[in-house]
Amino acid sequence: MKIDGIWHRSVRVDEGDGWSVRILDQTKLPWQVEWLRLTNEDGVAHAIRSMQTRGAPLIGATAAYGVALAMRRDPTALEPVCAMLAETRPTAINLRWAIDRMLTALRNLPPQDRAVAAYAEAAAIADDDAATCAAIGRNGLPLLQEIAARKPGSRVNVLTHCNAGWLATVDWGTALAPIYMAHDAGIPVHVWVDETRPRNQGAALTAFELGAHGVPHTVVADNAGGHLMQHGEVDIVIVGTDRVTRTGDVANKIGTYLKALAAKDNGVPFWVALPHSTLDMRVADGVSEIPIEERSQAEVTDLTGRTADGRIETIRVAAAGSPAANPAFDVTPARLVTGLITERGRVAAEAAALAAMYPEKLA
Ligand SMILES: CSC[C@@H](O)[C@@H](O)C(=O)COP(=O)(O)O
Repeated sequence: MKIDGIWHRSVRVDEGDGWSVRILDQTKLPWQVEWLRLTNEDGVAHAIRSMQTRGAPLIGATAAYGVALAMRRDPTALEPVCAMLAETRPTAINLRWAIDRMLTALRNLPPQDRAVAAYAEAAAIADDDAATCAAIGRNGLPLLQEIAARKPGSRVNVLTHCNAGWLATVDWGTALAPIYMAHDAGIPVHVWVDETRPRNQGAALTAFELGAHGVPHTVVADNAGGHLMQHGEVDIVIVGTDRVTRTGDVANKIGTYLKALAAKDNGVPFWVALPHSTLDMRVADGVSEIPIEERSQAEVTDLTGRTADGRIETIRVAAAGSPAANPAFDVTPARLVTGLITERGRVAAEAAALAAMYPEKLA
């Protein structure tokens, strides 16, 4: 994505003798664009836990660089470093996928060869994610072209939840990639952006990156989607995902399930965009088998924003003393999913179709 006219990836490397990793501090967006420098695995782990970096594919790529930074310091520490990084967030399977790929690439190498190989493998993971997301965009684009063809001269209204764009991946995004490509192709696309409480990834991040790309959009309260669908204001829902089971169940940011129910009731197509790294063939039933991250109560009771005089402040909005619960993800059963947009094409959210599209994942 371009910021101030310069094309950036969401995670990148500063080359040189002591190479380091740069990430955008997403806890500062949309108020400040601040690139953080990560030099060791502990910094990477902190960035993932604190959500300075976030989004399923991006935490996988960033963790891979964390392994590479660790190998430069101590190439004998491969297994404990990988175990530590794998524990930083539980729901997105991309994290484990990336770490498993690093383990496979490095485990059988002599320690003295691991640092160079780890750097190359992390870079390959990042390149793979950028190319994969671009392909997801190309495969999702026809959905938006078909809607545009059905209603010439009218805008194509897409509703999305959370942030599954450039900021959640190395480049392009998953759910937002088709939207960027449609916009660039001249399709009059407009995005309803769910604010996505409690962390406001929609209002803060999706709105920021759509704005930076010039895509028309409107931020709505999370509860507005059903109403918009009832009134014909949503042509299609496209969301990202943190894990898809072999039967097509979809884990994504809390609130996604409610959007899928409303979409079903209103006959609105509900599509989910994912890269291969998000598919977890070991899991069948999403509701009972996918671990759902429980985050701090403060994310629910408090709100962070920028004051009129430019200070970033957090204030409490819940009644004093009331406890809060904060499940960060939910699972949308496959029966509510119209289809999946992947880098290999579009596919039904069901076991046989997924097995046919990703036979190597069954091994
Ligand atoms: C392309 S990423 C899809 C998901 O990771 C995204 O929608 C989401 O739920 C992100 O959650 P987050 O908790 O902000 O990391």
